[in-house]
Amino acid sequence: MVTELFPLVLEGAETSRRGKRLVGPADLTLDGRGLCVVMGPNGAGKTTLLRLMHGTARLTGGTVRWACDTGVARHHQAFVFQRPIVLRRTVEDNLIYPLRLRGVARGVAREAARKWAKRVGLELHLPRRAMVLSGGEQQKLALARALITDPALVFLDEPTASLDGRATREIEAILLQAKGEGTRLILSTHDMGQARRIADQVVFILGGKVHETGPADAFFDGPQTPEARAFLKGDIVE
Ligand SMILES: Nc1ncnc2c1ncn2[C@@H]1O[C@H](COP(=O)(O)OP(=O)(O)OP(=O)(O)O)[C@@H](O)[C@H]1O
Repeated sequence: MVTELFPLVLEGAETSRRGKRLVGPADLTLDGRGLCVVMGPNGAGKTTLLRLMHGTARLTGGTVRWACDTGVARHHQAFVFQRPIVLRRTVEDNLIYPLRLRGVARGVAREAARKWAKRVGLELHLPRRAMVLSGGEQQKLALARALITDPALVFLDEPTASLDGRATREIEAILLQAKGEGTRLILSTHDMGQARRIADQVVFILGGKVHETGPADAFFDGPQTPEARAFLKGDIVE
């Protein structure tokens, strides 16, 4: 049976560092349907909120609860960073790595690596060292390495922030395909165009606080708060 992670419920969740509250207290319920975009200006707390949900930012107050046991929920998640993390080995070995960690036999892992490399357009690069790939190729590799274990949920922190239009489009297509196959995605961006293209749900965050949430259509067509309206107009919001 597929493990059900959602709803994810944050109640008064916060994370502080050296006495400074970075995010929270946040009350938020995500049903996990489709692709959820966390939006907000630089420094609003998008990365920290994702890390708080994923469990890599320390919860210093409140609760973060999954529908299943937290350890089980984390086992079924992956995290893709703004700057792609690739291992100093071949593309194929990068893809095989998470599967081998989970005890998948080498032959099966190699087959999966070939399938995923093809899917993200890196088939011809399989024997190359990952470090020599371009930024866009490295991000596609990081994405494939996250998806290869068939996670229930992937967090993506500004995955296309340093990529050009073409690489961004290609990454978005991979994400939409993964979504179509049932993978839940929570992605942070300050790229409004991207949010409009791919979001089903929006969490708008400002000053470390969840400011507004809702279905993407409603958020883009009729934001409820002056700050969200200003942000959508492209004004500077702090
Ligand atoms: N490890 C840390 N120690 C101290 N302060 C931190 C740490 N990580 C983040 N912050 C601060 O927390 C706030 C939120 O940062 P965060 O990176 O979550 O924002 P963001 O919305 O993702 O920003 P950006 O769009 O610029 O990536 C910022 O003021 C940042 O300086």
